[in-house]
Amino acid sequence: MRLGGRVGAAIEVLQDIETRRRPVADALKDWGLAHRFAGSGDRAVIGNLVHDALRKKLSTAHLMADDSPASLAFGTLWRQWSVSLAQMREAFAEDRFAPKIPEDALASALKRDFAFAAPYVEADVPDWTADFFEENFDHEWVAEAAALSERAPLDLRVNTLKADREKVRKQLSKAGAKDTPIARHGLRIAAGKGASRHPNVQVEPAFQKGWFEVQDEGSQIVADLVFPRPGEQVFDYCAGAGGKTLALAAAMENKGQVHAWDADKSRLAPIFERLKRAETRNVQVHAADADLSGLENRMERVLVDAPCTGSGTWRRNPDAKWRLQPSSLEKRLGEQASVLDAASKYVRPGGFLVYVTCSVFPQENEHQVYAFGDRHADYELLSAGEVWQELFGFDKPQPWSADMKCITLTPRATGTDGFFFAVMQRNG
Ligand SMILES: C[S@@+](CC[C@H](N)C(=O)[O-])C[C@H]1O[C@@H](n2cnc3c(N)ncnc32)[C@H](O)[C@@H]1O
Repeated sequence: MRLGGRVGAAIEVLQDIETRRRPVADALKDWGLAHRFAGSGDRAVIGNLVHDALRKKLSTAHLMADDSPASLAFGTLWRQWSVSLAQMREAFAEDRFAPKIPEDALASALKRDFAFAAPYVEADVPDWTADFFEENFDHEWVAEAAALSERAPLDLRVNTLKADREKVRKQLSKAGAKDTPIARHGLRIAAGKGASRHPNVQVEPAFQKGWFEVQDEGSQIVADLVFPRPGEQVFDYCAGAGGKTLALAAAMENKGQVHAWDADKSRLAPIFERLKRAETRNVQVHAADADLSGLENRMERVLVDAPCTGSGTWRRNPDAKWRLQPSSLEKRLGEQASVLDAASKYVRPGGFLVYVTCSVFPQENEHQVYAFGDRHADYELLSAGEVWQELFGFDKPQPWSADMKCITLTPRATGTDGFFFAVMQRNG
C-alpha cells in the first residue's frame, strides 16, 4: 500500500473507534481481517498513525479546528510525523486510494496556537482529570500531562541471574540499545518517529535464553526501591504476570523467597513461563484460591502493586486515556483501600509495606497512603526520597515529591512511565 491508502485506512479505523466506541486493538484487528491484502508493514504504519492520532487527539483537533477522523489523521501526519503539505501532495498524486487532503484546515493549523484553548486541550487529557493533574503538578501540570502523549521508548531489564548489562547491550547493539539513565540494570531502545516501529526483541536468542525482560524503566525503578535483600521473605501481593516478581527475585540473587499471588488467576498465568525462562528459583507462586494464612505476620516486605487507572501509562496505551470513566476511577479507589488493608496483615513487626501504582492521580496515590495511615496507627510512612537517593544518587533525574516521603515518576521528570511509590514500616 502507498501512503494514501494507509492514511485512508487509519481514518476508517479512527471512525470505527469514534462511532462504535471500540477498543483500538479490536478496531485495528477487524480492519486487518477485512483487508487481507495489507501486509504486516502496512498494518504497522496504520497502527502507528492511529495510536499517534489518539495520543494528541484534543490538541490536534484544536489546531485543525475540526475533530473529524480525517483531520485527526492528517493533523498527525503534519504535527507528529513531520510530513509537510507539499510532501503530502507529492505522495498522494495519482494515488486513487488516497483520501482528500484537508488543505484549508492544514493551512490554518499553521497559524493557530493554544492561546484560547482550555488547558486540558493542550494537555491532551480528559477534561474531568485536569484537577487531578493540577493538584499533583501545580503550574507544571499541562507540561506533565502533555508528556504522557509522546511515544514511549522500549525498555528492557537485564536479568542479572543470567547476564549483565554489557553482554545484553552487545547482543542488541544493532537495535540501538543503550543503558537506561536511572535503572541500574536497564537498557533502552529509543522511541521511533513516524512509520518506524520497535524491533521485536522477543525473537532474539538473548530473550529466549532469559537474559532480559521487557519492562518499563519506571517499573524497574520501583521494584528496585522495594530494596529486597537476599535471604528475605517478600510477598508480591498483586503479582499479575510477574514483571516485578522477576525483578525482586533477581535482586535477591535467588536467595530467600518471593511469594507471588494475585486475586485473578488469568493475570497470574504467564508468570510460570517467565520464571522458567529467567531461571528464577526463589519464587513460590500461590494459587488465587490458596490459603495464605501461613504467611501472616511473617513477611519482611509486602509489595502492593495495586490495580489502578493506569494513567501513568497513557504513552503506551493512549486508547485507555479516552476510555477511562469517573466510575472506573471510583471502583479502583475502593479496590486500592481494601487491597492495602488485606496485604498489611502479612507484614511482620518491623517489616515494610510498599504501595505502588502506575497512576499519577493523587487520589490513587498520596490520598490512599494517608488514609491507610489513619486506619492503621501501627504503620509509619518512611521517606521514599531517601531510598531513591541511596540507590540512584542526586545526579540522575529526580522524581516528584512534595515531602520526600511519597515519590512520583513521570515521563517528563524521570523519562519513565508514571509511577507512584511509598513505603510504610510496621512498628511493634
Ligand atoms: C498493576 S497490576 C500488577 C502488575 C504486576 N505486579 C507486574 O509488575 O507485572 C495489578 C494487579 O492487581 C490484581 N488485583 C486486583 N485486585 C486484587 C486483590 N483484591 N488482591 C490481589 N490482587 C488484586 C490484578 O489482578 C492485577 O493483576
